[in-house]
Amino acid sequence: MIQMIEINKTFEKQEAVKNVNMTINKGSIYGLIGSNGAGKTTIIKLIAGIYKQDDGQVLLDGSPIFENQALKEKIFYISDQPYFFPQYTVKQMAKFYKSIYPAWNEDRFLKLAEVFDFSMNKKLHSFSKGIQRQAAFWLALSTMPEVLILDEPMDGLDPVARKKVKNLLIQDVADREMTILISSHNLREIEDICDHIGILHHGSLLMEKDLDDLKSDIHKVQVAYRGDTPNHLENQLALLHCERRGSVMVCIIRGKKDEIQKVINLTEPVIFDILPLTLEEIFIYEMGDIGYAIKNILV
Ligand SMILES: Nc1ncnc2c1ncn2[C@@H]1O[C@H](COP(=O)(O)OP(=O)(O)OP(=O)(O)O)[C@@H](O)[C@H]1O
Repeated sequence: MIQMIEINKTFEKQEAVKNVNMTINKGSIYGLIGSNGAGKTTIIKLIAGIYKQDDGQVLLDGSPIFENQALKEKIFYISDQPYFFPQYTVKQMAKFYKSIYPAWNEDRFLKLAEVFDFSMNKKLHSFSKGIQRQAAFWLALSTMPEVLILDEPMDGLDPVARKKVKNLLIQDVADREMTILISSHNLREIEDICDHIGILHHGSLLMEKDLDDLKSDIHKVQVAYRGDTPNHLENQLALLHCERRGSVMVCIIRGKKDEIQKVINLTEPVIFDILPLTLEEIFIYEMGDIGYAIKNILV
């Protein structure tokens, strides 16, 4: 488990991270979302043990990460601009990582050569940005990290490569409880992979939520009646928002699906569907003012 406890980090006079408390459970995929300058990279570098916090604690399984070699060997960080030694091939980088990551798995490395369809003997700098990023995933997953930290991981990957990478990540989480921290500007890009989301704004964590809890508690409903809409609907349901589109009402309702279905079926609608909600819609309707602040920081 990763814990940040009352973390502050200031650069010169710039407060990059303000009193942040964050918990990332083992085996979880945690998405850290925020606009430019929100503090995502600073948090990531604190957890990777690259920066030292001004106050508070950054812990992995209860021990401080900064300057802790044994813990850092269990963590792999892919930055938004993956770094390789000049003139090195994938194979040469693999040899380097093998010497510093004790859990390096050569079989895994060779197996992944079948997934990543490019040569391990070509110089990395001769590859495109997207292939270099794929190479970073290939090397990272071969170190068998307990914690994988990814800064804007999907940047530059085409849809096929994205899918490939997402599948590999999910497999490692399922097979060996790898923990993943992903930062992104784009909620939509990572909502299908994360189980927890933290929203960061101007250095503060606005909220931290379990996605299943969020999704099971709010629903979008499309409903139409032969005559007028029954008045008592709003007394019996927690309506967060309702709008009329022609003869159809589209409503966002807080509550469990079964209960909502039961109440609406009793009113004998001519049309009644429960529609999928995007995470963005959930944030906006569920969180009121904060939701609108979040809407503005989501691209
Ligand atoms: N090394 C540094 N020196 C001075 N200020 C810094 C440094 N690193 C970050 N900052 C400042 O801290 C704040 C948070 O930056 P950070 O890079 O963590 O944000 P971010 O959410 O990752 O942004 P982006 O999405 O643009 O990458 C910004 O105001 C930034 O200017």
